[in-house]
Amino acid sequence: MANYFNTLSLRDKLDQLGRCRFMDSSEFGEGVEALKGKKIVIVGCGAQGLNQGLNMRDSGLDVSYTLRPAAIAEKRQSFINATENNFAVGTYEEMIPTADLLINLTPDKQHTAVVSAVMPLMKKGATLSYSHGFNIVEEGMQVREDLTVIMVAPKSPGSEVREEYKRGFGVPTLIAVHPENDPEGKGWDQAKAYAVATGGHTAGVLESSFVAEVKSDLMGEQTILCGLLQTGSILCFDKMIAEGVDAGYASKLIQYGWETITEALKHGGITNMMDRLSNPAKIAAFNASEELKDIMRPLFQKHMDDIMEGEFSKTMMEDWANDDVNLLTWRAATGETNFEKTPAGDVEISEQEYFDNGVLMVAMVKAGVELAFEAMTESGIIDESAYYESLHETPLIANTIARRKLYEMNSVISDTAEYGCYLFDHACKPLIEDYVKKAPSNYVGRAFNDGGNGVDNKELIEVNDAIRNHPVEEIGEFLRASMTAMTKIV
Ligand SMILES: NC(=O)C1=CN([C@@H]2O[C@H](COP(=O)(O)OP(=O)(O)OC[C@H]3O[C@@H](n4cnc5c(N)ncnc54)[C@H](OP(=O)(O)O)[C@@H]3O)[C@@H](O)[C@H]2O)C=CC1
Ligand SMILES: CC[C@](O)(C(C)=O)C(=O)O
Ligand SMILES: [Mg+2]
Ligand SMILES: [Mg+2]
Repeated sequence: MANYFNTLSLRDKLDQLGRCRFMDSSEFGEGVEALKGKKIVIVGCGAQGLNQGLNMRDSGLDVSYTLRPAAIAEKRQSFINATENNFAVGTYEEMIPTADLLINLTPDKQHTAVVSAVMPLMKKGATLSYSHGFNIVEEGMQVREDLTVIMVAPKSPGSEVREEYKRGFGVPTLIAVHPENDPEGKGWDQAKAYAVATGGHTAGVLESSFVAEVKSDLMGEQTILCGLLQTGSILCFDKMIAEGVDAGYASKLIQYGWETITEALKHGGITNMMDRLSNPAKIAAFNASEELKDIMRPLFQKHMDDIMEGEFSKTMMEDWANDDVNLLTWRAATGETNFEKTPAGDVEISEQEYFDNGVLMVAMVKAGVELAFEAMTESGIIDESAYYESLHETPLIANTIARRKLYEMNSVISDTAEYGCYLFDHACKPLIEDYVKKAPSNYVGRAFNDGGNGVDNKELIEVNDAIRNHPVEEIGEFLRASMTAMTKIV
């Protein structure tokens, strides 16, 4: 199998990368109708499998699971997830032949084996769905001609897909139909109904392509969403300890700080996050973010180039073939970092204190969101998609760190995201370590305010102007206006 994207002509590459239309809420008037009464079988019951299935069932659809025999016989976590939630579970032979829609929610590494095993059992004219297009785009999986192939990709961890749904909201979702597999022309209606069933239509749905999803998803997760939050956690913690900040306080500031500061981002973009700082702190955070952007820009660009050229997927697949040696080594090393090993202290930190004592963290978030957005849009990814993969999803990932630190984040995200996160982290830490060490001690762990609150008017106006006029803020204002059901977490 060849990398599908690399087999396309330049014209087709640009066409598919540029596919991204923000859908109007009126386009979801049919609700879940296209899937009503259809037998939906999900392969795998992990992070996405369980949570998407729960939402779909609550939306009135007929959902059951199929697991590999060992998972059933050994009553593994996936079996427990499904049965404790009263879903029917069966083997491939028992469940797949009657499925109208088979949703593949196994790890990307397993997709070639899983799809090759399930395809012969699928009935003529059924639909196969993915939540990430790696197998189609990077591995070039060929699917039987009579089958429809769709993608419904929540731009969020599975846990938040469920939590947001329970709050009456949803997570932005990207839908696509594989152009090589839509023999009956039903793919879009089914993908739309599926997005309604998981709650995605309340947050925003992008009509897109497998190619655009894969290239943007890989970039977001490696850089700002997971990679930089990991690097920032480890370096900011070590800096605070070196500066004599209490370890329990430092641990708590980081564990819950990302969630608190990025919640401001979710509601009002970078502008609102920066507005939570005093004027002098805002100027300091702005300048730090500009310096960090200059240092990290080549790394963000390298990740984007490697993803576009298929270099990233090639190296990750080499690791798959090598028993995941890199992934497992990096995972173990993350567990040994001082931040990860130091429990959060029993200290009160007010919501405002997370901003006032986290200027460097705010600067990192701003730098990472803007750089990821810039690298994606410069490569032909459309602004809406780049916004979801940089700004919107950052708070959803930050929520996972608040639960059980980097362990939780790396457990909840896909193995593909976890691999990319470590790859970025290992390159980014040495790049910005010195900058973080030399940053003034009041940039993290201590109140920034040195007593005076004065700023130069002209400088403040210029800083505000630069923050507000970044393209991620312009598209963000438009997209957030349609997220009317968004609720407050922190
Ligand atoms: N994690 C996330 O939040 C997101 C994930 N995605 C995408 O969703 C898909 C699923 O990822 P994720 O939810 O993280 O996966 P998980 O690792 O959480 O879930 C894996 C599930 O697949 C089963 N499984 C593993 N290996 C096999 C195999 N060889 N054959 C059959 N079943 C297998 C596991 O069951 P058992 O081992 O017990 O058999 C488990 O139920 C991926 O394509 C990912 O990119 C998209 C957006 C976000
Ligand atoms: C951010 C990681 C992700 O892409 C996701 C949760 O959206 C994943 O693959 O897990
Ligand atoms: Mg994603
Ligand atoms: Mg992903």
